[in-house]
Amino acid sequence: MRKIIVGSRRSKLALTQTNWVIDQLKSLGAPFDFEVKEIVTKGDQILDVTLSKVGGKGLFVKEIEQAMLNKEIDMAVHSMKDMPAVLPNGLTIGCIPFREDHRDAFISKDHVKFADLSSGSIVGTSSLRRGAQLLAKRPDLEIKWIRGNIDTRLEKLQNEDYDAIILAAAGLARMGWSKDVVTEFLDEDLCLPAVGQGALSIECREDDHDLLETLKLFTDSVTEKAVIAERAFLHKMEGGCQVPIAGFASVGQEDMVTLTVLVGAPDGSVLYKERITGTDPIQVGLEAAKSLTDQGGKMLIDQVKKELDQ
Ligand SMILES: NCc1[nH]cc(CCC(=O)O)c1CC(=O)O
Repeated sequence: MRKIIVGSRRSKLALTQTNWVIDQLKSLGAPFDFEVKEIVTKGDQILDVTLSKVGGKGLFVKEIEQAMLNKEIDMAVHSMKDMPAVLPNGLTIGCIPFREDHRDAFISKDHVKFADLSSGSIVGTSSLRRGAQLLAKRPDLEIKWIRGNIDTRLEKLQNEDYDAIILAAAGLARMGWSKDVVTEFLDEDLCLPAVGQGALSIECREDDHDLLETLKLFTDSVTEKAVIAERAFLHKMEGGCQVPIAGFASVGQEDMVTLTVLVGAPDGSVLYKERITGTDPIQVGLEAAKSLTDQGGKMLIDQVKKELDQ
């Protein structure tokens, strides 16, 4: 039996996701043995500055993709939201499984609701997207950078001067945290999620036909359609760098895709938003990008990128 080497970051979340996918593939009758190979990525090593300043989310996948191209590994499971819009030549997303909860979770000391936070309260997040949207609603709050894995962040909420933090609901769920730790799940009007949030991406070489055939069995076509719309938007809008950008699509009756998108200034002073519905997910994504560009969103993104580069 062929052995598939699965590359994974060393974080608890990455290993949990990877082992979960392997178990699912096995129970679907995948005709392979699997072995996990841990890989330390640059994104895991750099903990002291904001990711946006050192090159963005691509940092979590680059070494893993290189190992795949070198045939040191055959497959990898990523959080979809950590995937840049463009993949290297020779690699493909072979499978998008059923999406976990796509929402952001607000977790505060003593479970104070977001709307009830007192002026000047400190909210921990290292995401410009979350910061921009929260500040747009509550300019009186203070956003403070926070890094580390889920457990570390929850500890920091208790032990440091944060009044609240924001985490992806999907990460909490996958790590087995009860919904009780969450004060409230933020709806998309308050905090539109990152493109791909809650979804996984199983990446492999595009000529690995045997593996691709098995991965297809585990694809969720509704999630896939939504993520295609979101990533078409992401690709057209910015192509990889971390800026305040958000997008979430759902598939409704008669397979219609509804995509909501947003770009903003990091301080929340400007937010551009659009919602597009259509049948072709790529067209929906491109149309959403065009609308935000026409509103001035592309200019805003270029300006934010320039400021980050300085
Ligand atoms: N930003 C890092 C990251 N990348 C993926 C997840 C888990 C959630 C997901 O799979 O979308 C997280 C943690 C978080 O944002 O709280």
